Amino acid sequence: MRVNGEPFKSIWPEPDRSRVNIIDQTQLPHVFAVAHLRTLQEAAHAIKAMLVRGAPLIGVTAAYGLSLALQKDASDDGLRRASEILLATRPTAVNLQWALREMADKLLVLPQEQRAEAAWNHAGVLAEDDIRLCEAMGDHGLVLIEEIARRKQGERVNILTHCNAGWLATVDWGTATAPMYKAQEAGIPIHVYVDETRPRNQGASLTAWELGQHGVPHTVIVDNAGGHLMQHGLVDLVIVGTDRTTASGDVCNKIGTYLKALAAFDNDVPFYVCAPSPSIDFSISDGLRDIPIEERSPLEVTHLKGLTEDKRIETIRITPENSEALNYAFDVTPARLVTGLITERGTIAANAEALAKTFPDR
Ligand SMILES: CSC[C@@H](O)[C@@H](O)C(=O)COP(=O)(O)O
Repeated sequence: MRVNGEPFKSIWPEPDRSRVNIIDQTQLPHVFAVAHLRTLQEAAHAIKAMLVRGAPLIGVTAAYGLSLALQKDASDDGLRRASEILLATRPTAVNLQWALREMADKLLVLPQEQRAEAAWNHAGVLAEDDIRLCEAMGDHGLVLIEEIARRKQGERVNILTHCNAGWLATVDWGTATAPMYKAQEAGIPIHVYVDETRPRNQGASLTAWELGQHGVPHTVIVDNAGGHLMQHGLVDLVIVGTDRTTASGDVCNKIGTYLKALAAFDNDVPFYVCAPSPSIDFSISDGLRDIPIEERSPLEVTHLKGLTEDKRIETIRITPENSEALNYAFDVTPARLVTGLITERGTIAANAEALAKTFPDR
């Protein structure tokens, strides 16, 4: 997608394989900075500290992190140790283990001296595949937006989204944002309500930034406003991403997604989830029971980071010194609240039958 009119991806390898380049998302929207990952440790840190985040991008960064590790030690043991370090960074997005398993399957059958080069190339394949999947979901999601636009006879289509499931969370296009960018390209008037997404504010700082870079009309709202907007007919559809969707269609995504789904259900607002196949965990079916929910530092709740009037980035405390804070990063939306899953193979019902039929190969 674009940054100040220039084409950018969220991650790109240096041609001489010395490093991987990323956009440091902890500094957006105030500073656009590129960071370099030269070692396994730097890649693991980038994922854990959320310089890169979003399920698909976590997977691709881990694949490159493994490639960097294999440049130093390409033994079976080296590969296993590097995978363990990367796997420990973030527990919820299944793309991380999916990407590492894909890499291991490709690499373990090769002689050690071929592994580093093959790993680098395969990480590139995963990155290119991610772009392809996102663009395909964009095309399928566009059909849904077109239908609403036809019904509204040219009036703008209002879409609500939560967190950042945009191109910054993938390699390009985004998952939930791909249909929005496609609609904009098709000349359909859209407007996006962007949930700020406390505590880390990925909506307010990342989704708003990237939509703004593409001239997509949008309004940032506080997390609690969505239900009110839906009650007043101001939201035509909700599109969100997912960190892990089960074989039965339960959707785990950024904390607060469940409440949006409840409000959408109560107000007959269609609630769609963009779920590329690497985000689907076919080994589990009960999202509430089986998906590990990341718990992050209470400091993300007690403190806020932002730009001061005199343009300094500062962190301030918003709670009393002695109040405890709890920070679950994700929640699970049961399949019954999901109108449909937009996958790279089409939009399907969120149930076991539709998922099995659409992905017989998984
Ligand atoms: C295309 S990304 C889908 C999800 O990964 C996204 O909605 C999300 O919850 C990201 O969470 P984050 O904690 O910022 O990694």
